[in-house]
Amino acid sequence: MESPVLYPSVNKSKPRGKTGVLLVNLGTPDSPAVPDVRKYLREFLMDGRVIDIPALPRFLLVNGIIAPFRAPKSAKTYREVWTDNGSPLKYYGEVAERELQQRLGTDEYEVKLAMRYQSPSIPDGLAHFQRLGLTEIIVIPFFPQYASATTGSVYEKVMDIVSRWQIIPEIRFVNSFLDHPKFVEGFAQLGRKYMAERAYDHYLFSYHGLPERQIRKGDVTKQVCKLGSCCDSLTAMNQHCYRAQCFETTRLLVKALGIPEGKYTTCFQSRLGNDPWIKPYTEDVIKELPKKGIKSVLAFSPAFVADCLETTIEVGEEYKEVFEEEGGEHWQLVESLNDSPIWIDLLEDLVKSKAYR
Ligand SMILES: C=CC1=C(C)c2cc3[nH]c(cc4nc(cc5[nH]c(cc1n2)c(C)c5CCC(=O)O)C(CCC(=O)O)=C4C)c(C)c3C=C
Ligand SMILES: [Fe+2]
Ligand SMILES: [Fe+2]
Repeated sequence: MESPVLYPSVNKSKPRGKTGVLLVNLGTPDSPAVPDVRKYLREFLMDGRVIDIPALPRFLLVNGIIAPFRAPKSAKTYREVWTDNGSPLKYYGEVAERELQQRLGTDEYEVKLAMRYQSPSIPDGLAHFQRLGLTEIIVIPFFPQYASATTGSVYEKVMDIVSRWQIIPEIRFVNSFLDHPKFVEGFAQLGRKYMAERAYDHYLFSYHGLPERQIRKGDVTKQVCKLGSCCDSLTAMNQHCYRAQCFETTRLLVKALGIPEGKYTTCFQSRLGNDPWIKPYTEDVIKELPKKGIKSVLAFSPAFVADCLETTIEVGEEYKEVFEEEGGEHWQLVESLNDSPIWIDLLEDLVKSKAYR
């Protein structure tokens, strides 16, 4: 006689509600006016995962030095990057929100854009989800490579809010997606467009930098990270090392684009303060290129999925100037994924497949 199944492993009769998809980028000021830029910098840099020093010195540094002195300079740069659609970082986030919602439909999914700093805020996005009584929330930070200062900070903020809810739904966090075939192909497609137009002497892969201290803190074994050749491969032991993930991103892109060994460099931009940041520094690398006879450069910025101050202005304009001052002749920035269909394909895949978490 067959024994009755007392506890079926799948309870198919339990109704399922919608899944909320929270798309989170870093944030941007509400306007390029100095007070809004100061407000943004204050919130951003007071995050203990970004300036990882004790709260009191951080407060004094941010409110007494960085925000007052940096805000007017940053505001000037924000005015340059601002378009009729506002900040490109936010605009492309809004496009992604709209397009992804259209792809997923409204029966099963609710898509919301949030910014880690400023608006639209993570608390507002999550409060909207809470009112809908969702079954699951999927959080997709817009950072291809994990860093405590970015992805980690988004996780902390989401967990802090949700931990106070009476009902906590299932939550899935995407951790990184640098090795997703659509991420690699997305940047490769953009690069090929420029490579078809002319030959380049060299290819630069410039990533946002990070203080070396933050990389060391991430090495829980205290034995793996030497901030050097340890980043030549991505293994289970250094999978969360931001520097190692950036080198891996370059390797994947170089392979997809067929760039020969010796014709490319991985480097790190946007230093803040006097502490050592991860090397090599982009500016140092660029200054050496013309001395080696390199006259033309195609520059990728694959730590960002949307164009922003760091890509359009820093890589596209400021580094171009440095290169030309040193004798370089042709500098071309490869724009970010922005509103390309393959970026929306990638987001759809991150929602539907559990392989990337
Ligand atoms: C790859 C993603 C990013 C990492 C890692 C990151 C770390 C990091 N950033 C700062 C300081 C600043 N970053 C600024 C702008 C900025 N940073 C990122 C992404 C990462 N930051 C983006 C997408 C942007 C652009 C936002 C936009 O609106 O366009 C700025 C503000 C601009 C300026 O004043 O220059 C600062 C400051 C630190 C200290 C840090 C790691 C510890
Ligand atoms: Fe930054
Ligand atoms: Fe490393």
